[in-house]
Amino acid sequence: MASKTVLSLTGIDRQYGQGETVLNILKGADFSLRRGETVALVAPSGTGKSTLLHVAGLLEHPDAGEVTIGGVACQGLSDDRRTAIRRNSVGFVYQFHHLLPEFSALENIMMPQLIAGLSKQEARERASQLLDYMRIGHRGDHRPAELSGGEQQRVAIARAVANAPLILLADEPTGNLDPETASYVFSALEALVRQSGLAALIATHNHDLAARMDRCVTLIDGKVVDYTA
Ligand SMILES: Nc1ncnc2c1ncn2[C@@H]1O[C@H](COP(=O)(O)OP(=O)(O)OP(=O)(O)O)[C@@H](O)[C@H]1O
Repeated sequence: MASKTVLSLTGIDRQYGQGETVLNILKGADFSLRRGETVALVAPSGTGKSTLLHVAGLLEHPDAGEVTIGGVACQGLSDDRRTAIRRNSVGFVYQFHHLLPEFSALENIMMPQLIAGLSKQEARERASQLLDYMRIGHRGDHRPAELSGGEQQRVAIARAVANAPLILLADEPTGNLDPETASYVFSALEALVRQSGLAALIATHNHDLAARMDRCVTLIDGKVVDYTA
């Protein structure tokens, strides 16, 4: 595994609310992810997993600290620049697929590539390859509502990596699936991540799935703590 750091969070504070109702969720959190590394984020509900992923993926500003993606320090950058870094370097997968209901599976995967400026043909080829890789090549013309939960999530994963990001951030990607489907979808995610050399930070409540990652981290008192066995 190469040791190049693709994501680093340093001294991250994040709070919600004001005055007496303030919630300090992240308190000087530090974390880094190397190229090709897979890390599970396992922590009790409400401790800040989604918050950490949102800050890491430039969806939220921290109240203090620095986020560096692909060597670029992101604090103080314009919103346009942050959006560009997020589009080019970060793929997101959520618990619910958030696919566009009026488009087919193939079109959903093509969408981020078209936004990034690829031609329709290039986008279609890459989307087809990803669908085949996820073993749902035969479902490309179907809309999300016509797919099973596991198939929908596999499309969402393919869409997240369609632009070949540096980092994949996944927030309980299999949390909405039955255990057997969850394991199958997680395997597909794992294979795709490892094959493409992506770095991935995956929040999950499933300890068995977490144990398959290179490292496990948790959140304790607003800080990221490594607990890899
Ligand atoms: N926009 C917000 N405004 C106010 N409070 C928020 C906001 N977002 C999150 N919180 C609070 O911050 C805390 C951490 O939330 P977060 O969603 O990061 O936790 P989590 O570990 O991902 O939880 P879960 O496992 O249940 O998804 C929670 O108490 C939540 O209610």
